Amino acid sequence: MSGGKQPVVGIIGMGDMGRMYAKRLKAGGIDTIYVCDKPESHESLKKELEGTGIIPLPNGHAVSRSSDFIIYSVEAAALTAVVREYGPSTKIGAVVAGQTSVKAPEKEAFEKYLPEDVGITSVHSLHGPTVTTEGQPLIIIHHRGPESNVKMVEDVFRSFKSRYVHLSYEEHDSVTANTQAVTHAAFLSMGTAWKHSASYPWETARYVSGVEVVKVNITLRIYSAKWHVYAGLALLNPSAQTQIQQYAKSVTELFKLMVENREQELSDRVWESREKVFGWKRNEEPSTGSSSTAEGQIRDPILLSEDILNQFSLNSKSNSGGGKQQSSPNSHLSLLAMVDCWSKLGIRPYEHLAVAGTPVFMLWIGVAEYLFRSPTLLASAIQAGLSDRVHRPDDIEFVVAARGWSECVSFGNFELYKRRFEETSNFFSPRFEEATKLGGRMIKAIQDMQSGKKTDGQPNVQ
Ligand SMILES: NC(=O)C1=CN([C@@H]2O[C@H](COP(=O)(O)OP(=O)(O)OC[C@H]3O[C@@H](n4cnc5c(N)ncnc54)[C@H](OP(=O)(O)O)[C@@H]3O)[C@@H](O)[C@H]2O)C=CC1
Ligand SMILES: O=C(O)C(=O)Cc1ccc(O)cc1
Repeated sequence: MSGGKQPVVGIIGMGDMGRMYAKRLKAGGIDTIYVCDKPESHESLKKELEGTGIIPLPNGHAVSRSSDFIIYSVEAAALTAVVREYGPSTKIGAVVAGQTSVKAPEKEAFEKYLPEDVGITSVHSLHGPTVTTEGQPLIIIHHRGPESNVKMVEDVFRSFKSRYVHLSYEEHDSVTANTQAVTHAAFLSMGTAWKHSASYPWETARYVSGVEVVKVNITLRIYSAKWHVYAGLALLNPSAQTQIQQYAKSVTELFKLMVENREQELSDRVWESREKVFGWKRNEEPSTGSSSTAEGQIRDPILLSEDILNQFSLNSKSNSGGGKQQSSPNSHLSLLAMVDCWSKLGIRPYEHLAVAGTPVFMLWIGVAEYLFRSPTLLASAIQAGLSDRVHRPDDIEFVVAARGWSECVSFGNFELYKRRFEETSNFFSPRFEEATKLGGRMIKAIQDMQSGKKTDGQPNVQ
């Protein structure tokens, strides 16, 4: 760190993100890092961290009393109780942050339980623990205390080489509802639909190439992670309900137009959403450069390449065979509904991506763009929605799943969310190891493709 005395960093909660932060900050030159997990984990943490230079303390009181910059990295649903317990022990003049993915409860807990002589400058790394921090957005929320605290926080994280994004607490929750919560709803629904179809998508010829590869890999990536991360950001974010409900509504309404064979209405609705979100006139073949919508939204296209995607199929036959398989026309209901939902809510996905996009969100816009860019592909999806009988059973399962997730989120019940999540994640678990590696490589290849680098196919993960 440049100049001055280094702050002592404290981390409360040594789960996946807390561990990643402690190790990276240590490697990045922070001298003193105190950490703790639950008191009952102290002994095992001591053993695990032997020789790392990271110092485990018995509990959050000890970390709070001795650190200048304290990061709470616990489950969103547990945060209030944890801050209530340890917050009053915070050292005078310290700065407190939370890694929590949803900030409304964090703001309330910090304001309520932290002493007044403590600053609040929070953070949120917009990526999971196995993705590189480099180039990824790191949101910084300066809520209370001197401006100089922001510089201190920026200096602490300098070695991450992340891209700092300064937002307020409220802006954070609004952006992440638009980017993360509704995107997860789409992938969670795909997983639930496949589970109820009792079919592993990579075992059917319908899901082994092109954009289908992204759908399968990201769905497995999400279901292989911890349920509480997704539950927290969907159930506790006051903005997320509207988005998730609109997504389920878009799915249902488009599907009804398909089964009622209301071709004109379906086409008009899809093409209108295309124009509103992407700015392309009906049947227009867009150029591949940046462009803007009527509302002035600047778009840097993602331009996914089918050839790259085909390398990451979970279906071993399509991998060894060089990739390409002919897939039957698909209504792509999940994608038509996503663009319809963005259009109905006035969401500007490219702007959100530029500010605070996660790798998952980037891929999701990428596949939507891929389908909507080509008038031929889009017209064929609309036709498939009206007449194809091969994918219709999957579409029915998808409608039920999207409505189910939306209802579950509206109930605000963590136990129900956990049950739904685990039922599907158990179904997919045999393929998690392979899918996580493959998904990591796919994200890296696409990020490299975007930044114009030549990919070596190695994962951008540790
Ligand atoms: N995973 C991800 O992709 C990302 C997660 N986040 C956010 O980061 C936070 C942490 O997530 P993640 O690391 O993945 O989750 P984990 O479940 O891996 O880690 C949370 C840790 O906090 C511990 N904990 C709970 N209560 C206490 C306590 N009283 N004192 C000390 N430690 C406690 C938990 O212990 P125990 O397991 O025993 O309950 C656990 O080890 C969450 O708020 C999440 O939303 C943000 C960005 C990305
Ligand atoms: O990219 C995504 O949406 C993920 O699923 C990973 C993730 C999960 C929680 C966060 O707070 C940030 C990133």
